[in-house]
Amino acid sequence: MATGINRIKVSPVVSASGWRSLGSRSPGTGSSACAGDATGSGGKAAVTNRKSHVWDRALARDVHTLNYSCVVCHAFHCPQRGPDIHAWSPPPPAPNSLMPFLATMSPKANALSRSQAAASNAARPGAMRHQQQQLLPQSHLRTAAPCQAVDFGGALSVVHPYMAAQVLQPRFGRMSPRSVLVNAASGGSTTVRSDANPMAMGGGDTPTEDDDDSGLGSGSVDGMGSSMDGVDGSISGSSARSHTDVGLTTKDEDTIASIVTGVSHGSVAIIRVSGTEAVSIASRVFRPGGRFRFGWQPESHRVYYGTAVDGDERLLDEVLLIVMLSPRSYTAEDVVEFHCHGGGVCASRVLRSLIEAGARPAKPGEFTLRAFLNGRLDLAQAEAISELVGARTAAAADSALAGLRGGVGTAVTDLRSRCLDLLAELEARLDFDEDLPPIDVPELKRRIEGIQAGIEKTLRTARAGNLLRTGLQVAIVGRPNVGKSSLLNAWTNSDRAIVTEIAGTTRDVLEATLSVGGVPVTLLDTAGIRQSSDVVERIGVERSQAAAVAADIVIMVVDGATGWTDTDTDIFRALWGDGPGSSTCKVKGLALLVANKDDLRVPRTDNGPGSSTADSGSNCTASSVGASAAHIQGAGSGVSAKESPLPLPLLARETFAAVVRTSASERRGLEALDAALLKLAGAPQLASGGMSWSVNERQAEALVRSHEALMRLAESIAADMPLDFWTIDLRAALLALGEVSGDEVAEEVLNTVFSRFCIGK
Ligand SMILES: Nc1nc2c(ncn2[C@@H]2O[C@H](COP(=O)(O)OP(=O)(O)OP(=O)(O)O)[C@@H](O)[C@H]2O)c(=O)[nH]1
Ligand SMILES: [Mg+2]
Repeated sequence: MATGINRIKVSPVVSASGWRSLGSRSPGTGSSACAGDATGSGGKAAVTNRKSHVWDRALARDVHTLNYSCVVCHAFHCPQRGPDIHAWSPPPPAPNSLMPFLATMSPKANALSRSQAAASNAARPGAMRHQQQQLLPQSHLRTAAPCQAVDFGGALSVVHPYMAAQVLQPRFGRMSPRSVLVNAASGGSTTVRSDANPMAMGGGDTPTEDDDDSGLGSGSVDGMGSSMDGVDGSISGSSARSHTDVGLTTKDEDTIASIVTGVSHGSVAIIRVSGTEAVSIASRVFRPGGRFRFGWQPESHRVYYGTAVDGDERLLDEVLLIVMLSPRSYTAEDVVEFHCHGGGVCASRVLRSLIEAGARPAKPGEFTLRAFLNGRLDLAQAEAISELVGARTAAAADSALAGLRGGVGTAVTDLRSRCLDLLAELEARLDFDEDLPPIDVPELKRRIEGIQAGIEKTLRTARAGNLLRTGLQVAIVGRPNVGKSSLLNAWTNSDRAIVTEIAGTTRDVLEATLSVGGVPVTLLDTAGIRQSSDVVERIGVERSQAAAVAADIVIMVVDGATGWTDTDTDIFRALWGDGPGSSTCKVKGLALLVANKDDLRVPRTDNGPGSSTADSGSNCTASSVGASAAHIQGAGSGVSAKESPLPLPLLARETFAAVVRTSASERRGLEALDAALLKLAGAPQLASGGMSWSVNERQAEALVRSHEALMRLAESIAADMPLDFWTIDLRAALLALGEVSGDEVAEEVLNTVFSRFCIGK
C-alpha cells in the first residue's frame, strides 16, 4: 500500500481565515495528540478515533477515493481500501535555517507547541511505535517532525514540517508583517498573508506620532507612494524610534544602494540606500554642513545639506541628504537618499563610496521587492510601478496609476473573499454536517457563477492593458505613389517621410511613433512594392515585405480614386498568397485596407459597385468589405451607412477586416483609421479613451486558472462528487486568485516579476 502514497496529495485544509486551526480540527479534545491506535490495529479504530487525530483529507482523484491522513502521526486511512496506517514517509529533516524562524515565533505559538507536546505525551498509548511521535513539536522541526503548530500573524495554523522547511527560504525567513506559508496543496507555493499588512498602500502610512508633523515645505519627493509625505524641519522624534519597533520582514537583509534616477544626464542624480544599516552607512559617507558640522543626529523626513566623501575623506560631491526612517519610506525600511549632481560621475563616485562603507548594490526591482515583502504594496501594485515607469503614453501611465492605487487588488480581493466565504461554508459542512442545514445547491451554483462573471469582467481588461503596455507595430505597404508616406505624415502630424509625385520615392523602411487611443504605435512606412531593375529599389521592396511579415497589423494602401488594380492583386498575392492561414501566406498579423486619395474620388451617381452616396468632401468614410469583414464606420460625421463597398477580389475581402477611406493630403479619415486599428487590435473601448486599470499577462493567466478551477467545481457539484472534491477545486481557485495580489505566490513568480524591473526601482 505504501506505493499508493505517492499518488496521494496531502492537502492542508484552509479555513476562512486562511488555514484551519488545530482546535477546530479536534474540538472534542482541543488537542492535536494522536490518541488513536497508530499501529494500525484496524482502520476502523483510526476512523472512530478520528476526532482524537488531527485528520486531514488527502484525495487521490485518479481512483476517486477519499483518504484521510493524520497530520500528527501521518497514518493514512482509505475507507474503500482499508487502513494504511504504516504507509507514510517520514518528512524531510528541517534545515538549520529553521532555528531563526523558531526564534521569531510568537510566545503564543511556542506555548501552544508546549501544551500540544504535553497533551501528546499524556495521550500517547504505549502501543505507539513511530519513534518520531515521541518528539516534541520543536524537536520535530530539527528532525523529522509530523507537524508543527505555528501562530502565523495571529491565525493558529497546523504546518506540515515539509511545508515549514520550505517556508524557511532565506528571503522569506522572517515573520512580520507578511507571514509566509507554503501550501503543500499548491505544490509548494508561498502564501503571503496580506491581512498581516499594517502598511498597505491606499491607507497611507502607519499612523505614527510623526503624522502630526506640520509639513513645512511639504512636497512629495517620491511620487511612487513613498512615505515621504512631508519634508519637515521640525524635530519629529522619529529618529528616536527604532526600526525594531516595526515588524519588518526584511529586517535582517543587507542594506542596499543604487542610483535610482537612471543613467540620464539630468542635473540631479539620486542614490537610494535602504536597510537596517542605511543611516550608519550614510553617516560614514555624509559630512553635514552648517550648524550640524559638530554634531549630527539625523531626523526622519528632513533634508540636510553637506558633502559626500570617500574613505580617505576626499571630497566627492556636494549633496542633499534625506532620511526616511522605517516605516515611513518606500521600502518601509530605513531609507537615506543622496541627491548628488547629475551627469553620472558624481553619483557613481558617491555610490562606490557607499558600497565601500558597507552597502550592497541593489538588484533590479529590489527596493520594490522589499516594499512588497514588508507589506507596503501588494504584488499587483508592485507590477503597476514597473508599468508606470515604463509607460510610453499618458493612457498607459493612467492605467498603471489606477493599478497602483489598488484597482486590480481591490477587484481580486473581492473575488477572493467571496471564494473564502464559500469555502468556509463547505468546510463547516464537512466538520459539523449534522448540526447545519443542507447546502442550498442552486444558490451555491449562482454564487459560483457570480464569481466567474467577476473574473471574466476582470479578464476583459487584459487585452487593452496589454496593448497599452506593449503597443503595436504597424507596417504600411502598397504600390508606389498611392500615398503611404503621405499617410504616415498625416497620421503622425509630421513631415517625417519624403513625399514626391515620383513613384519609388521611399527606398528604405522609415519608422515613426504615435499614440492611438493611448496605444503606442510604431508606424513603418515602406518602399512601394513593384518589379524594379534598380538594385536599391529591389532591396527596399524586400525590406517592405520583411516589415509586413513582422508587423502586428499590416495596412495595405490602395489608390481610392482608381480603386483596386491588378498591381494591387500582385502585391496581395506576394504577401498573403492564397489568403491568411494558407501555406503561401507570409503575413502573420492582422490586415486593414486603406483607400487613400479619397478627395480625388468621383462620387458615383448610379448604384453600381464602387458608387458612393457620401459626399467626397465629407469628414471621413469607411466601408465594410463583405459579410465576413468587420464593418468599420467612419468616426466623423457625414458617413453614410449605405455606402457601397470598395470593389475587391473575394480573397481580399476575406483578408481585410475593414476598409477605411482616407485623404492624406486633406488629413481626413484618420479618426476612422484610429477606430479601425483599435477595433482590429481587440480594444475598441480605447478609442473613446475609457480605460482605467487592467490586468497584465501574469495576472490574466492566474485569473484563467481560477476560472477553470471554478468550472471544475461546478462539474464536481453537477456530478454529485463528495464535498471534499468541491473544496479542493475551490481552494485551487483561491490560490490562483491569491497569486494575482501576491497573497499566495511562489518564489519563482516573485523572481520573475521583480527581475523585469530596472535597477534602482
Ligand atoms: N490628392 C491627393 N494626393 C495625395 C494623397 N496622398 C498622397 N498624395 C500625393 O501622391 C503622391 C505620392 O505620395 P507619397 O506619399 O509619396 O506616395 P508613396 O506611396 O509613399 O509612394 P512611394 O514612396 O513611391 O512608394 C504625392 O504627390 C502626394 O502629394 C491624397 O490623399 N490626396
Ligand atoms: Mg513613400
